[in-house]
Amino acid sequence: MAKQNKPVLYVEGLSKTIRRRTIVQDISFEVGEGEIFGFLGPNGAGKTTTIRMLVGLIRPSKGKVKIGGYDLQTDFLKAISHVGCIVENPELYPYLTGRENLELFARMARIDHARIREVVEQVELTERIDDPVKTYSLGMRQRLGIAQALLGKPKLLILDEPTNGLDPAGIRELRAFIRKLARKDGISVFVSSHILHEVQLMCDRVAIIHQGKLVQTGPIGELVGDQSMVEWKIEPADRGLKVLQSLPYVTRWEQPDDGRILVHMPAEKIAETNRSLVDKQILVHEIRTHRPTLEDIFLQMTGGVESAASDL
Ligand SMILES: Nc1ncnc2c1ncn2[C@@H]1O[C@H](COP(=O)(O)OP(=O)(O)OP(=O)(O)O)[C@@H](O)[C@H]1O
Repeated sequence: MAKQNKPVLYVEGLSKTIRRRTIVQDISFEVGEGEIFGFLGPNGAGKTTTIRMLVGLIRPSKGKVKIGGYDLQTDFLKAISHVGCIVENPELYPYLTGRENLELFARMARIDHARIREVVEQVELTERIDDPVKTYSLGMRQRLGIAQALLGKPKLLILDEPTNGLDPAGIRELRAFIRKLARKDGISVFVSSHILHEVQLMCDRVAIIHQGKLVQTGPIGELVGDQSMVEWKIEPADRGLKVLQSLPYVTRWEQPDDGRILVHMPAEKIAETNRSLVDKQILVHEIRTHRPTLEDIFLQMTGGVESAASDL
């Protein structure tokens, strides 16, 4: 379980105004030890700008950032020594091997070369580390970038949309790898994303950012809820609908004219619901589950205010 008592990253009232335009406004949150914290928001919400402030690439207009207990403004070197970060894409030399890239970086950052073997094992690149980076898949490059970020033994890893451009297998692999880093090695991970499902599968807690402001922060299950929209094709539909309506966990339903019944219910109750229908001699032809999207969540949180979802 993530420990909440000692924040590795502490952010208070962070704001950024560029040419009189407020891009990030009064953002506060904490990331605990070994916690995977998702920073979720649509394109243009202010995620990269926030991350750039967290690692001192740009100066906040207002607010405070503490990393490992050190203030980023007043104790920059101590604070930044606790962070490994990849903003946008990892910077790698394609014609050098993975190992040569790490050696170069270790030399520049004055890190003992003995550490290279450890991080290569950590990111599971041992077998390919002596091949040129240009022969690596995007997922492997991403892992090499993470290896580079891990060289200085950071307490906190910051990743900006790390799954961008990866195929589904690469995304799964990276997700498992990030979880392992947090669970096994106790590293806190701050990861930005615009994909709700991805954050749901990977993160312990999440902050949702929209138009530069935090909409909500909390455990992902609490924010998203466990309600899915499940589509049933059943026969006879009217009697089937009565059975569905009688179930205590069915909160809402719709019956469009095309033979489907749309039910808001927890996805884990599908098997139980199916049995209830079959027990009452209802034929079940098809069941489909629709996961809520980030847009649905914004609509839910803002009570359907259109502007909240207009630019998703
Ligand atoms: N230096 C800058 N000058 C002016 N506007 C900027 C600057 N940097 C970012 N912005 C604007 O601030 C908004 C937030 O940008 P940011 O890159 O932080 O969003 P994001 O959530 O990371 O989105 P994406 O996923 O598309 O990168 C955007 O509208 C962007 O155009």
